[in-house]
Amino acid sequence: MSNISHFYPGLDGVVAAETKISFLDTVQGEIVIKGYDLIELSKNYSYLDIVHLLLEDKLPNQDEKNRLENKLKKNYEIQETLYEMFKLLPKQTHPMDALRTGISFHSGYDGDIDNRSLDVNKERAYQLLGTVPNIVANSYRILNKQRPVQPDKDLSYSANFYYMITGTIPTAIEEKIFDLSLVLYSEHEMPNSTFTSRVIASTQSDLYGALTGAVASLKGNLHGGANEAVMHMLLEAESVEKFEELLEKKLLNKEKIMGFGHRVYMKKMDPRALMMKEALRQLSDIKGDDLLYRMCEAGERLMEREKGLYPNLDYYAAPVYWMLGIPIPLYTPIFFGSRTVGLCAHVIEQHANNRLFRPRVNYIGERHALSK
Ligand SMILES: CC(=O)SCCNC(=O)CCNC(=O)[C@H](O)C(C)(C)COP(=O)(O)OP(=O)(O)OC[C@H]1O[C@@H](n2cnc3c(N)ncnc32)[C@H](O)[C@@H]1OP(=O)(O)O
Ligand SMILES: O=C([O-])CC(=O)C(=O)O
Repeated sequence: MSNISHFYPGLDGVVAAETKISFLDTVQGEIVIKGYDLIELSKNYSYLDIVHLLLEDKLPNQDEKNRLENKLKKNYEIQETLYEMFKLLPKQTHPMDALRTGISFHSGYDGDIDNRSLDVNKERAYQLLGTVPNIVANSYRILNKQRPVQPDKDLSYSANFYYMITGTIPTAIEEKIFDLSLVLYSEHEMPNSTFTSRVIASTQSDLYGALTGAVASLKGNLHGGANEAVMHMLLEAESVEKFEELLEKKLLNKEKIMGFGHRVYMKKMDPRALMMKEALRQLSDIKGDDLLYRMCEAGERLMEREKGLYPNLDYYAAPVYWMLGIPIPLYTPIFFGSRTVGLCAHVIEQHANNRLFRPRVNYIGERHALSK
């Protein structure tokens, strides 16, 4: 018995914070980011615009955007010792685990680690945004016995991220689609990883610790890890018919189908997925190969018919990344790279207006009297 009455498994429907950052408005069908709809933003603005919006509270003019890009570029390099540390990791380490270690590594280099002020936290956020593409790309390279690649400061932020991952400079359309994926992944209200980071920040722990926890959260396949799982499913199936068979079999076995369903958008398609679906169609046209598009559409129809479930962003981001030539183990690290800005905004907000997270439980275990 417990004297606590309200229990919502998975905290479903529970409001955990007051925020000025973002909100999933399911009534008006908008992903509100600092007052703007993310889908509308994604049609005309780039990832750096969203970074400026989330950290400086306004969409930048060209000067502000240039200054932001230069600031990030100053932080592109990482310490040699981090490369050395990646070399020490067992080769089977998942890139998300290497990334987690890489983020955590930063704290020791911060000479002002106990400072939680807005300005200092923002500088840390810019530093992390600068280094994250390098950590993502080079931890993976080193784990695969490749030489680290150096950032190319002549490229845009997104083009350099893509270049460091793939070793090739993207075409204009590849850059646009990769940048769009970063915009769509940048911020999404209170998913598990954001909640994790705010819970950690609420003890007055630092930004690096909060983001390290968020990487671990995002790795799980009920969250960010789903994009990699989707691609493995598509590759296993190889054709439209076999993909349908695979999904039927999984449903029969009561397995969850990766890339479908969402705590907030359970009864409709994630609007971000629709944007990635369109990007997949564009890439299919350019490359003259629409197999993945047809497979995904068939899966979408089957899941709607059989389960009344719809794709989330990970379902269509996975084949888009595949067609962009990105290695599968980097799909979730890229998601984190993009989400770094949203997470930083949340940790900054939590630090600025903090109350410790400390919920209660309904105790359903036994009670015993100790015999004297
Ligand atoms: C960008 C992102 O991180 S988006 C999320 C990415 N994650 C995935 O794609 C993983 C697959 N999806 C899921 O596991 C879920 O839909 C989640 C975790 C995203 C949301 O889960 P919850 O809100 O907790 O819903 P829950 O898991 O309780 O599902 C409710 C019902 O729908 C079913 N369901 C939900 N998603 C799926 C799915 N993907 N495949 C099959 N059935 C599903 C559940 O089995 C459950 O059915 P039941 O009531 O008969 O037991
Ligand atoms: O909102 C969620 O629960 C998961 C998600 O889609 C995201 O983090 O982008």
